[in-house]
Parts: sequence; C-alpha cells; structure tokens
Amino acid sequence: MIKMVLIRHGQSIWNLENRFTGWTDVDLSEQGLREARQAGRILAKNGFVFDRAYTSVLKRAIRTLWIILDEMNLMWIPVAKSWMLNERHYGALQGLNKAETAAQYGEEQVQLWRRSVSVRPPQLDMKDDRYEAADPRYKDLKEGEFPLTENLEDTEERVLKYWHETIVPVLREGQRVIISAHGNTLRALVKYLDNIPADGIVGLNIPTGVPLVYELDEDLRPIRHYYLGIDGELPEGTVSASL
Ligand SMILES: O=C(O)[C@@H](CO)OP(=O)(O)O
Repeated sequence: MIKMVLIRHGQSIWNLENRFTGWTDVDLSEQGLREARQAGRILAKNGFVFDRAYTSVLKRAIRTLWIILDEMNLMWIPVAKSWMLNERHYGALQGLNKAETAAQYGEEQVQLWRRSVSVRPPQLDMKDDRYEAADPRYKDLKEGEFPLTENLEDTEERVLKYWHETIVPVLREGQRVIISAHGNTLRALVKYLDNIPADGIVGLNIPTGVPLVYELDEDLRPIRHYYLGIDGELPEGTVSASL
C-alpha cells in the first residue's frame, strides 16, 4: 500500500483578506504559519516520513512545505517546484475582494467564477501589471503557455500532466511523497483520483493546513483517504472547509 500526503498551504494573507489570489505570490498569515507548524507536528507524531516533496513556485505553498519538513527534521529531502502545481490562475479577478466583487456582479456569478469546472474568470490583459510572464520563475513556459485565466479543467490538465510525468514514476518506485499545493490544484487532483464528476466537485473545498492522506493500491488507485487531525485520524468530511 502506498501512502501519499496532500496539503493545501496554510492560510495566506489574502485568504484572510478575502481576496482572489491565483498566481499572486502572497505569503502566509500568522494563522497560516501556525497551521503549517501544526501539520508538521501531526505528521511527525503519526510516524509519517517522506522521501520526496513537491510544491508550486508560490511562496505560500513553499513556506508551508519548509515548515512541515522542518518540524519533521526532513529539510534535507529533495524538493521539486513547478508552476504546474500553482493555484488556478484567477485572471483579472486577482487582487480583488471576493465580497466586493459579489456585491458588484452578484453572488451567483462569483460562485460560477470560483467553483464552476468550465467557466473561466475574466481574462487578464497582457499589458496589466499583474501579468507576470517575465518573472524568471516562469522562464520555462513556452510562448502562450502563461495563462491569462483558467477554469478548473485547465488547471486539471496541467496538474495531471505533472502528476503522470513526474510524481507517478516516483510513487511507483515506492518513494513516500508529500505535495504542498493549493485549493484548486488539489481539488483537480482529488477529482481525478476519486473519479468525481464535474457536478460533484463544485461543493468540495479543501481546508488550509490540514494533511490529507491518500492510501493507494499498486495501480495508484485510492483505497481510502482521510484528514489527519490534532488527535489522530479524522473520518472523511469532519474537517469543515476554511477559505
Ligand atoms: O483566491 C484563490 O486563488 C482561491 C484559493 O484561495 O480562491 P477560491 O476559494 O475562490 O478558489
């Protein structure tokens, strides 16, 4: 049996301020730092060990991973970072307040932008300061690969490409893996692993800073999954979403 841990970064400053974040490189809040430390302690206490770690190129996920590995005395393990694990790109909504945007465009529209599998938020203009294609961390993206907006399907496509090409071979070797990523990146992966239909994923939120353990069979099909809480395992569904 293969055990893999997924973790959504701890609360970020923009989670706290209720702003659309996407690819904006926002750091963890004080609460987020605490969540990451607690996640590391819980994993260590429950005897988890990792051989390899994966994260996005955004500091909220990277710092969450650093803190976890530090708590587990595993800072030495190989860590791979990829933009393909970045949060879903939020287009022209990045930086706006979610409640103010709902007041302007209506709750229903904002809910579609946030949770629809196929609807994309309004596109970012390439002349916009928030268009970060020139950032050196994205130098490997090919022409036209830098997103101007993404829906969950777009996110799923790049996440699964990374999953199949990079993470699956390592899992098959028997290496123990942790992936520190984002709400929608992990929703996309969970959707694929558990074969959740598009209408079933709309209500699925992954809480910040709580380890989500997947037990997989030899063919990497999920046997079960559960969140790891302070007092040990929590049955699926007992951790409410924190956004
Ligand atoms: O702002 C974002 O990038 C994401 C995650 O915090 O928000 P949402 O919950 O709307 O997917």
